[in-house]
Amino acid sequence: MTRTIIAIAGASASGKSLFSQTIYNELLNELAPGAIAIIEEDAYYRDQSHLPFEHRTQTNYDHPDAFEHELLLEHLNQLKEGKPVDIPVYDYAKHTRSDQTRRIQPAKILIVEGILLLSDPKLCDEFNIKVFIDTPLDICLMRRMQRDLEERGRSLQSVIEQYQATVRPMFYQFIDPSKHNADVVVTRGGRNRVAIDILKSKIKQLLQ
Ligand SMILES: Nc1ncnc2c1ncn2[C@@H]1O[C@H](COP(=O)(O)OP(=O)(O)O)[C@@H](O)[C@H]1O
Ligand SMILES: Nc1ccn([C@@H]2O[C@H](COP(=O)(O)O)[C@@H](O)[C@H]2O)c(=O)n1
Repeated sequence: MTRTIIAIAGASASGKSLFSQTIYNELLNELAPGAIAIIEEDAYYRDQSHLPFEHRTQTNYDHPDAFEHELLLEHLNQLKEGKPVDIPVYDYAKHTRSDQTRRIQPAKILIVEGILLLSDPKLCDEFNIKVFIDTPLDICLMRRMQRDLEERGRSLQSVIEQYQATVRPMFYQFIDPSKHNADVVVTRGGRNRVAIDILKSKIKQLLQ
């Protein structure tokens, strides 16, 4: 059976999750059960449970080394072979993996979303369609401040410090250059209706 892996990359808070989730939710009722699944690259942040909390706050979470891409690669290959995988569940407030996992079934369409997917040549080889969400960085920062305060247990001070120390510099070093590996660049982020509809049509075509 042919399976298609679609990568959705872009800056933190550019709208990757909203974009992916909108496509997923809108297609869910139209497609056969289990036809489509989403995996977050964030699930593959390295486990840091062996480190003290203070130490974990110092990690550069926007550098490729923060991710266990080897495990993501292994899981993508298992899914391609039709095997289900149990992916880690990440806890942003604790800066490490939780003790839970989430089972992903080998869907015909697999959407993978995350900041550094297109910066890794081995991962790029696995993706059939590569999308980059291109949202201005000042808008990403505003959205990130609001989200991290409301959903990820952060203070305004910590968001600003992390943004200056790692998020912004790593964006320019790794994420922005990876845009050139994309097949499609989507402006404005998670609510670009035309881009969402184009991707939905492509997915339906692939499933025919
Ligand atoms: N086009 C948009 N307009 C308004 N809010 C948006 C838009 N795209 C994303 N958001 C909001 O910004 C925040 C970050 O978006 P999210 O999709 O989680 O980003 P990412 O997955 O790239 O980190 C979320 O609260 C989301 O609802
Ligand atoms: N413990 C962590 C782990 C990650 N981050 C930040 O998350 C961003 C990636 O997730 P998005 O949903 O925003 O794409 C990344 O920029 C990391 O800085 C964190 O703050 N703490």
